[in-house]
Amino acid sequence: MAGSAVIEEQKFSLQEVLDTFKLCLSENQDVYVEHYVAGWRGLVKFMNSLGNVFTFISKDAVNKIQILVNFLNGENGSHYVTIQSMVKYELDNQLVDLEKRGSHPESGSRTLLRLHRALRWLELFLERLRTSTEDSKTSVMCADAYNESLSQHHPWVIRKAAGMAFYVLPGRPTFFEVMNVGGAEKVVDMLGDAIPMISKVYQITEDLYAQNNLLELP
Ligand SMILES: CCCCCCCC/C=C\CCCCCCCC(=O)N[C@@H](COP(=O)(O)O)[C@H](O)/C=C/CCCCCCCCCCCCC
Repeated sequence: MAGSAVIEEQKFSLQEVLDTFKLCLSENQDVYVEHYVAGWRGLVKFMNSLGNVFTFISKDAVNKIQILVNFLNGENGSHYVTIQSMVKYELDNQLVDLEKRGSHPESGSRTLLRLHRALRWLELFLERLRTSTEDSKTSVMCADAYNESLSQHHPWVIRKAAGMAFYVLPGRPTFFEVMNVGGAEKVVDMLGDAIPMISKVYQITEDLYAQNNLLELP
């Protein structure tokens, strides 16, 4: 019984991730860090269910999620409620390494930027998945989305490792199955709901970082 409860807990649900990203935006379009990291946790769940070959990717994501959760639960947690308040607090208090990594190598702003860049990959990948056909290859969709976004921020060795991981991605039917939504039509509908939500969170964060010249944080 306890075993099945654990398995249930680990199960990915696309609906859950969609709900979490919906919760990210406050009335005045601030982005809640708590829900942002919860969205990533859900995605990591999905990736973990694809096999060990993706561990090096999910470990990095988990590590970054944990850094943000620690800030959120720390003594200055009230400043980390939204991405907007986090950026302001860290900049006002010189808590961000702006030029090169120094005394604040793992600031919230720098850590979130890494996930933010990955969110762009996700947006591009999900859009490809949404418009794909039965014989489309997830490895190609994933690689194309990666080359168009996140890869530009990665050194050669990471690009190479990511490229190899993409090769062993399961096919579209397995992908859709793991999403736990129902048939392909339902998945496509749900992706149609999820993508604008994710795009909005991405764009608000992108604008905030651009306004503060933070898009290239080391
Ligand atoms: C709706 C379900 C379908 C899609 C589900 C996708 C699930 C994806 C879950 C997690 C994605 C991983 C996010 C990775 C964050 C990477 C952040 C990053 O860029 N880190 C690098 C830089 O960090 P610093 O060194 O500056 O601290 C770090 O070097 C990266 C290391 C790991 C390799 C990252 C490769 C990223 C490939 C992204 C594609 C994931 C493919 C999964 C396919 C399901």
